[in-house]
Amino acid sequence: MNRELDGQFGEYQNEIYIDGLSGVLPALPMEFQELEARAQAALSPSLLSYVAGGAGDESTQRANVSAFLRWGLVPRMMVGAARRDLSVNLFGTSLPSPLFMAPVGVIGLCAQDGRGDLATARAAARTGVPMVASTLSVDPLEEVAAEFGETPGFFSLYTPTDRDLAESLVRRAETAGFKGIVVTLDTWITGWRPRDLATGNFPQLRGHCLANYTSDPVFRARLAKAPEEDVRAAVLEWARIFGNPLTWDDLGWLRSITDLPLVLKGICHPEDARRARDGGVDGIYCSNHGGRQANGGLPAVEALPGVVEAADGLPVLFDSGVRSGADVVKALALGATAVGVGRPYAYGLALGGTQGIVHVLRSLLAEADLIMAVDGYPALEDLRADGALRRL
Ligand SMILES: Cc1cc2nc3c(=O)[nH]c(=O)nc-3n(C[C@H](O)[C@H](O)[C@H](O)COP(=O)(O)O)c2cc1C
Ligand SMILES: CC(C)CC(=O)C(=O)O
Repeated sequence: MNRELDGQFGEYQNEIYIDGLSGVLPALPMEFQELEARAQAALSPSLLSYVAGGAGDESTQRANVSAFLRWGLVPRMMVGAARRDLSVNLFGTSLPSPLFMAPVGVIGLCAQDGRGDLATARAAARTGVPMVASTLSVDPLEEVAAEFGETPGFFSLYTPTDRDLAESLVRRAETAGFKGIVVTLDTWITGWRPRDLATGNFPQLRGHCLANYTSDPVFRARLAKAPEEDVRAAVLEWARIFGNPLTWDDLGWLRSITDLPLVLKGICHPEDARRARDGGVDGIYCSNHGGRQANGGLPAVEALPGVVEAADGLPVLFDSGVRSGADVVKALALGATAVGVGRPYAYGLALGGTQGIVHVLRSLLAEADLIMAVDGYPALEDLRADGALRRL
């Protein structure tokens, strides 16, 4: 028991130990490998392979995770780390921690009742950990946003080739109260995913996650028949317009369609970070899509320091391979402003609904908080001081 933890993220540890006194063991796994193993029983084989799988032989996906082992925090003693401050300010919004939930387009399907977008939004409300909601969702963005409570939410736009539709989605996100638009750049075309190809499984092609399109007046106007009458035609139209191979020439247009903070997701090259910055974005999101899009790439965490340097003070969001509180701390020490997780919360949802996600997020935050306590880094800026993190 740690009496000093009162009100801090590490307090989750106390709650678990106190339950242990009554003989109650945690109902949900305490670390990622076990979480993924248990989720195998909770998800259908095709959905599991969609979520767990990646591009090619998945070596980049694995390297995203193992690359964190090349970095180590150097402990400091007697610095007064009894209270930590993990809060961040992101685009003028104050957040209790730097953790966020990355957009996961099939998150709706990962819940036992098929309403996982809403369950995730409720977990955001309960933890203060923002959800970046995907354009692909079972429930429309307005209904997802209605569950956020006091926690800010962000909308991740897959930019369709129809600019009117893109603008309509952004307008709806603004009206629904989202606090920023994240444009995903690395998935205008789907990467080579052998697991999904082997099973012929691509959930979106069954129309499961297209609520934001089928509820949109611009999309509906493109169809000869309402999607409720002809789902197949709606899905084929979605597939036709889904991906827009944007170029830097389109950045001005993207910037012009919203006054909300604009973030570009999928940036790994410093020069791209510079161009994004020069083009007037508010944040840069360093990610390789969890290794789902292109195999053979640099682990995302290796790209992070160069992107942070080129961002030159702009907020840098990061994801890909974060599996533990230690990974969260290392990404922060490498300069990330906020750190995202993808698959871990999808598995938490599959195993325990909203409560399962809350468990995963609280575990990550508790571990991060306790590492900062034990290693003597009470504030996020301390982690960024020279000598805090060493390359092995
Ligand atoms: C099943 C699944 C669906 C995803 N859907 C989206 C999406 O709709 N939009 C997006 O920008 N990224 C999407 N991603 C990528 C995540 O936002 C994130 O970059 C990635 O999951 C991070 O890696 P991690 O899963 O290793 O934490 C998806 C990831 C997974 C696992
Ligand atoms: C390919 C997209 C439709 C969804 C996505 O981003 C993903 O599966 O990683």
